[in-house]
Amino acid sequence: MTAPALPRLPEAPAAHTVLNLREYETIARGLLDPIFYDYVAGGARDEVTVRANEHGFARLGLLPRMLRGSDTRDLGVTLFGTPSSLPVFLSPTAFHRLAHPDGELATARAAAKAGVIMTVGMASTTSVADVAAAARQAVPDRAPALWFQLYLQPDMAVTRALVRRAEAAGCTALLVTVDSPVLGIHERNKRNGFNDLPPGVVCENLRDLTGSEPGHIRQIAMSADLGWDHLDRLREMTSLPVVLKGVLHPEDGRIAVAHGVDGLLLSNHGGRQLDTAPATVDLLPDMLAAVAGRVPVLLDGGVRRGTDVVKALALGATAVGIGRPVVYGLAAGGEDGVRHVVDLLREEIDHTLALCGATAPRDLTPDLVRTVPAVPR
Ligand SMILES: Cc1cc2nc3c(=O)[nH]c(=O)nc-3n(C[C@H](O)[C@H](O)[C@H](O)COP(=O)(O)O)c2cc1C
Ligand SMILES: CCCCC(=O)C(=O)O
Repeated sequence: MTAPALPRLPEAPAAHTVLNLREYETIARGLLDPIFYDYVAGGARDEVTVRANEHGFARLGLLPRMLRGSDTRDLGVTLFGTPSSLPVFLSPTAFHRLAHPDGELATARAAAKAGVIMTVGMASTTSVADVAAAARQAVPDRAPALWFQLYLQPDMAVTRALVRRAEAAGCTALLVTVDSPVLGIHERNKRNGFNDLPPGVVCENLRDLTGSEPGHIRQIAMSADLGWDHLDRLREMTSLPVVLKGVLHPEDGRIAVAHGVDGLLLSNHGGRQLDTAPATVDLLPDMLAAVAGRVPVLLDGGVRRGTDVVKALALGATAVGIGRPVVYGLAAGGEDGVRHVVDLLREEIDHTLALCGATAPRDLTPDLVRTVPAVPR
């Protein structure tokens, strides 16, 4: 199986010609090696859940309020102690150097300048230390707003070593992905024979981890043996806030809270793990009821418009994450592309709040959201 070549340096489109996040997908599709595009766009099996996430938002309408008498808006939120200029963060996505030669460094600079939190993937192709240095350099007067995404490793010494790297880099929370006891099967990748990273692109956080030969890159272990006891052990090894990513069943939400997690990220991994898992926005009300306000609930999956963000916040999410749009922005224009993706969302959220008669995320309430028949696109 031959690994595909590294992406060529894309020509950045003039930012003003790109009007929305979906257009970034079209542009990225034209620039990326089709094998990488399929890796990013694709999902598990029939990709039912990939489609369901966006469709979930399409089946919700916003019912605005009028004559609220305020002309100032504040989009900022604080998430587990980290301020963000928007109720939107960058969900972890692996292998940014497949999208652009600058990889995670470009993403980090864009996020830092936009004042939003970037989640550095355990499978990032730049080390978390280098990502943090890029963020610091981009905005020297502010501590970098970075979270670290962790797959719990059954060898807890390896997990500990990864946590220490994230702490040393200045990450302010751990997003622990629990939806991957085994890796999802992506038929696009199988068809394309995509099962290896191109030469020179590696998971840098897994380099020289514990007692290995210099330069050795560990494989990320997905383990169906993991249980809540592993989470307890993680809890004991760090004082960083722990956010569980990928719990979907409300009962798991309750158990997670009982085990002392600081928050939940309601996520079906963008439809890349269990196909036919429901859309995350459809699961949000039940999860919020289960958690009963004890910890913040974040959500990702299918967020493509400011109206999607506002719907999720109105239903009760504290913030939402974006995955693929970041990678598409990166592919299309490196740092500028990611920055533009965030700025497009910022403008859309601000405009939607104004039209809804809201001044801040806290003004949004569930009565603003109605279930409607989905209108075909
Ligand atoms: C290319 C790609 C790589 C991803 N890699 C990871 C990962 O390494 N760890 C993880 O927890 N989630 C990963 N995700 C899932 C995202 O964090 C997120 O849950 C999902 O992309 C959100 O859906 P969206 O793409 O519709 O915004 C990945 C998603 C994509 C598209
Ligand atoms: C070990 C890499 C996992 C990447 C991933 O989570 C995804 O492509 O969805």
